[in-house]
Amino acid sequence: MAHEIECINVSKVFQGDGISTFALDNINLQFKEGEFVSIVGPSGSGKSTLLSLLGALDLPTKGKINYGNNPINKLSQKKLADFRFKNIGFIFQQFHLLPYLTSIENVMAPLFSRKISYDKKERAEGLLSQIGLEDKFNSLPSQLSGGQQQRVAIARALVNEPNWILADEPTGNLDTYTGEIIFDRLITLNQEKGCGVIFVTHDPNLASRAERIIRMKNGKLISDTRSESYV
Ligand SMILES: Nc1ncnc2c1ncn2[C@@H]1O[C@H](COP(=O)(O)OP(=O)(O)OP(=O)(O)O)[C@@H](O)[C@H]1O
Repeated sequence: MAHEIECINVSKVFQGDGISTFALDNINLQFKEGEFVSIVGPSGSGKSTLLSLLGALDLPTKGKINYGNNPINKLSQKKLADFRFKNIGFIFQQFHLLPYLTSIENVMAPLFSRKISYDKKERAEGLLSQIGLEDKFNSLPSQLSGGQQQRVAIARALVNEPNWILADEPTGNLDTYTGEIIFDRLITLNQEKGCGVIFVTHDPNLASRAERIIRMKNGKLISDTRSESYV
């Protein structure tokens, strides 16, 4: 399928201080268009590394990653950036908003210097309104709560209507109640827009609510199961 992601024999080794760290060790995985997947595992097991390779933020040391049957390893830096812009939206635990930009400007930031056919401001306002931030368009991140900042980050990830949202502990910095609201938002996106979601979490409750749970340990896949409880 057009937006399927496939990892074939993927390994990632980091070199530094004279030691090699095997962050990923021969991973084989396929993600079908529109899947809602959680990735769990102990600290250092390779979850974030896997997510960054899936989103083409980094390249594998060995093996390849296909996106809709096309290898992304071979793309130039410019083509990789275009690929990410078109297909992937990222959400991080620390929100990563630009501190001197307002909510609207943060949401529009990925569109900077891109030629697009829609009105950037209208798109950003629409996304922020859908997510309940219609009265915070001109607020700076420092004037927002953690949950509100993460909602701005979600709007930013969605601004170019990506096929996939990759989220690294998106609720890790939020209290349980706010985390639920953010998580429900991801479920709604998945169900209403068909946007695939792959998220890393340390929270077993959230993990078990995905339709598929991938468990990792020491850079290896230790299980890949389907959950009955996904609604
Ligand atoms: N840029 C890097 N340079 C060197 N080593 C790295 C780098 N990034 C990750 N690693 C190492 O790769 C291994 C996997 O790291 P990764 O961040 O993917 O784990 P994780 O499962 O996401 O951990 P956590 O749950 O603590 O976030 C770790 O041993 C880590 O120290």
